[in-house]
Amino acid sequence: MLRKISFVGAGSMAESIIAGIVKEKNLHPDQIFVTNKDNKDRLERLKNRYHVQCTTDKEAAITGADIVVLSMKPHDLMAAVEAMKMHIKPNQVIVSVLAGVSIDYISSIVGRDVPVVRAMPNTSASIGFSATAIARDNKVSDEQLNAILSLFGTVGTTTVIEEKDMHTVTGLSGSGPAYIYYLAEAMEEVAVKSGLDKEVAKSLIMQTIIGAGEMLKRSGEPAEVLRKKITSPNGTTQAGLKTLDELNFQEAVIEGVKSARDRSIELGEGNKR
Ligand SMILES: NC(=O)C1=CN([C@@H]2O[C@H](COP(=O)(O)OP(=O)(O)OC[C@H]3O[C@@H](n4cnc5c(N)ncnc54)[C@H](O)[C@@H]3O)[C@@H](O)[C@H]2O)C=CC1
Ligand SMILES: O=C(O)[C@@H]1CCC=N1
Repeated sequence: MLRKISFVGAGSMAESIIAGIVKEKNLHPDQIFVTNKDNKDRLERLKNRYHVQCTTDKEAAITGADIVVLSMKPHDLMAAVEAMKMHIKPNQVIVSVLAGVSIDYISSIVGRDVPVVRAMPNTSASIGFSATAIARDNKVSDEQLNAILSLFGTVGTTTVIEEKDMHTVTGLSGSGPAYIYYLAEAMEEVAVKSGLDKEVAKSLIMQTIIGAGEMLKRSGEPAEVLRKKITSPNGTTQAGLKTLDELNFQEAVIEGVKSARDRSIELGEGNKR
């Protein structure tokens, strides 16, 4: 049973998770503590929006928390940990959502025998639709892992993976929503340029993306089969896909995911012993 959870870092990702937890009423807002570097306005906004406990006092934020979520950018990790590590106790578990940074590195800079979990959610957590991958070190008990799975379970699906796969997952589902939004932006641009009302275009694109996602989920059929069902011989879809092929659409997506994965590796290299 979780009594208190603390977020160190109060940006987009922390807000997405907080919004999801508060919306699902998994924890009372009084049980959620948030701190950041020094931006009091940002903390004030989060307090007004979600009624969570916001403080710049790291000790107050962390003391008594069952779970401490590290949610700052990788380059701010060291400074953040330096300012809080004296308040960390071995019965607490650290959950890092940082791209690239290894469990070993976090353990080494915290410098205490604290269990560490790495999680890679995405911003869809804010509406309960994150795809969160989770890896743990051997200091994390089953009870602690279950509490973390249950916490992230309130903001979407959870999948336990090996830490070695975290970079790939980061490029895939951590950054993934951005690729879909980029596609939506391009579809909207062509629709509006073709004379369609912007709101009509947005609504059609949105439902098309939701429908395709639900088909992938519910039909049990692979993406390739679903694509082929839309593609009538000599029809419109075939013409569209042909142009996408000529412009190397699939290769662009593949290389994009690989670049995100490689950037995750680089971020880890910059935060390595
Ligand atoms: N935005 C996303 O879609 C996702 C982000 N992540 C990871 O989440 C982390 C945060 O990303 P965003 O929320 O997008 O960044 P952001 O820039 O929106 O927020 C970063 C937060 O960290 C705080 N911070 C900076 N230095 C600090 C310090 N010394 N002590 C305490 N807090 C400090 C800032 O005040 C800010 O509140 C990153 O490590 C990123 O890799 C993971 C999955 C998805
Ligand atoms: O862009 C980033 O570095 C973070 C990690 C995954 C999604 N956003």
